[in-house]
Amino acid sequence: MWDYREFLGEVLIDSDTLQRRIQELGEQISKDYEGKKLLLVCILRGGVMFLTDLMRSIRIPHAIEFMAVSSYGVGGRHSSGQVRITFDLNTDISEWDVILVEDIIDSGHTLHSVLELLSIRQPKSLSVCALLDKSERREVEIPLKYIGFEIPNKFVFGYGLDIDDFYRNLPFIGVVNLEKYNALIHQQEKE
Ligand SMILES: O=P(O)(O)OC[C@H]1O[C@H](OP(=O)(O)OP(=O)(O)O)[C@H](O)[C@@H]1O
Ligand SMILES: Nc1nc2[nH]cnc2c(=O)[nH]1
Ligand SMILES: [Mg+2]
Repeated sequence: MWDYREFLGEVLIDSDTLQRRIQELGEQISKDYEGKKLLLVCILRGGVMFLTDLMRSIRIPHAIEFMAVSSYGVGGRHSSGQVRITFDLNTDISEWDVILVEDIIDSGHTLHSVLELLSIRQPKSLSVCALLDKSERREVEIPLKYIGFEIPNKFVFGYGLDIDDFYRNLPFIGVVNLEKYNALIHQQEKE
């Protein structure tokens, strides 16, 4: 694999800016859910970095859960609208006030399906906290209660978000220079 600098277009949101905003979100959630039985549901895998920072910024007692869905397939850049559940919750959510924690809302298909599936299980309440909102690309409307950042229509990576499964570990959100990235892939395929 390559050093991310070989295809980084620009750093869109640096680490300090991310962390400051996540603190604010945690404060707001702590106020809004005081006295409630709060369950954060992280959607794997992209949401995992955001979840671990967000939960440290929430002052009130809460539990966490994980679920995995797949909408893009390996190496995909565009949502198919076909969302598959690959790993389900282990908690009966009917007693809980649930917040879904996502890294990014793009077309909206992933969240739309997850919301539909979870609302059937009748949680006390069901809301969404998304770090990034790429609203220009929306194909289905999603009620978003908490949003970290509105971002332009560009393919981003880092802080949980992958390119072909790699680079999730980076502490910032970067824009992929697709021309450079595709050239690297092309070169690799020739070798
Ligand atoms: O709004 P949408 O167009 O549905 O796109 C958003 C979804 O796409 C990404 O997940 P992906 O399927 O790439 O899985 P990953 O989190 O494991 O990378 C991201 O984490 C969201 O879940
Ligand atoms: N890595 C990554 N995954 C996405 N899934 C939907 N939009 C994006 C994006 O911009 N970057
Ligand atoms: Mg992905």
